[in-house]
Amino acid sequence: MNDTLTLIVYILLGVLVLGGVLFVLLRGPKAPPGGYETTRDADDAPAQGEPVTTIEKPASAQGRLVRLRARLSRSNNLLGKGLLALLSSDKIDQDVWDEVEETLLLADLGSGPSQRLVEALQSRVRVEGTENPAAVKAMLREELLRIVGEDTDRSLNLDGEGNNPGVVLVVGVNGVGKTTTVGKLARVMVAEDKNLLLGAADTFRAAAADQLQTWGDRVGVDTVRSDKDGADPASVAFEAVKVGKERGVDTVMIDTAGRLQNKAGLMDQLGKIKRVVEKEAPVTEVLLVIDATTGQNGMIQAKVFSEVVQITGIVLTKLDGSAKGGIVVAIQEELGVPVKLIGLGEGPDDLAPFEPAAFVDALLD
Ligand SMILES: Nc1nc2c(ncn2[C@@H]2O[C@H](COP(=O)(O)OP(=O)(O)OP(=O)(O)O)[C@@H](O)[C@H]2O)c(=O)[nH]1
Repeated sequence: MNDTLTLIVYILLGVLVLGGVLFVLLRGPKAPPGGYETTRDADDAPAQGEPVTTIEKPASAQGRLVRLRARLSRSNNLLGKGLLALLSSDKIDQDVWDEVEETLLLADLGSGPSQRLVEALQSRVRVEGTENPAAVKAMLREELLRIVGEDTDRSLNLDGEGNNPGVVLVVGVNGVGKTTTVGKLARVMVAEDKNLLLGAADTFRAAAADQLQTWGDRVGVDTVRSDKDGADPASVAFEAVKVGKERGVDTVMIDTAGRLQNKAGLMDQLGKIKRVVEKEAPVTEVLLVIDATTGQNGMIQAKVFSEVVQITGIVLTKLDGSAKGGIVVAIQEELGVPVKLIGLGEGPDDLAPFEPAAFVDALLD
């Protein structure tokens, strides 16, 4: 009897152990070899544009423009109003011109552009006179537009050539709004029926990849990230471009870390990311994100980045806050790169292409 019981116990134990082994074998390894995770497998991923309940749709372009005007004029129209008042004075003497220049400097326009604008206005006032306020406004609008760069090419290079996806690197110091910008831009691109993939190359901060992935999930875009904290950012970026290429996406957008102690560290990391990624596909756009509220200080930091990688466009964030509009001109002048996008808030629709005419109108309205 005892022997039979022992036999039954052994059989049961055997079944349990065998079941456990089978379960582990069938489930497979937790993470793919190589230590990278993509938030959804290619086969499971809904085609982009396919409705997924949690995916949000962006506001219309028209809606974004209305918002731009409202937000910009809140913080910036003092510049325009101040200039108009000065230029409409009965007598425009040297004191008035000095005040005009001071107003421009206070609006963060930078000394070179301020001086050029004053010179241009001086000569036009001499020729055209200033009695008519509407004429003054038109003159000021024209000169501001000229200085902002009305005809500058501000298009984003988001598409690759042949089998290569477009590769966008998003760089800048910490806290300027890089991840938020990637999320907002991804949303706009999805709405335009683009296929894209995000790469979480900010491996310094554990929460950074989560934050990017949350943005990705919101718009139905996958994120390639490492399953290890502190992984090599260049290899995550490389993996993202490789997966993007395999999937045939239009664009791979890579979020990078901003918390770097010194220029040498920054150079090492960003230089390596670019070099390594370009083994798979050329980088088509390097967007430098700058917080508009940091004024001159932000500009000095931005300059370091521009010395390390070739920046192709600037995203000026937080223009909805206390930022002065003139910073757009100063940054372009200093870095020789156009502002392509502006951030106007923390919400998913608070990103707009930089349009000089709309911008200058918002300053003067
Ligand atoms: N008001 C305002 N806030 C913004 C804007 N863009 C981003 N932010 C906020 O700025 C903060 C930092 O944004 P992140 O996107 O995390 O910045 P980051 O550059 O990725 O930061 P790190 O990952 O630390 O390098 C967040 O609270 C954002 O919501 C903007 O255009 N306007």
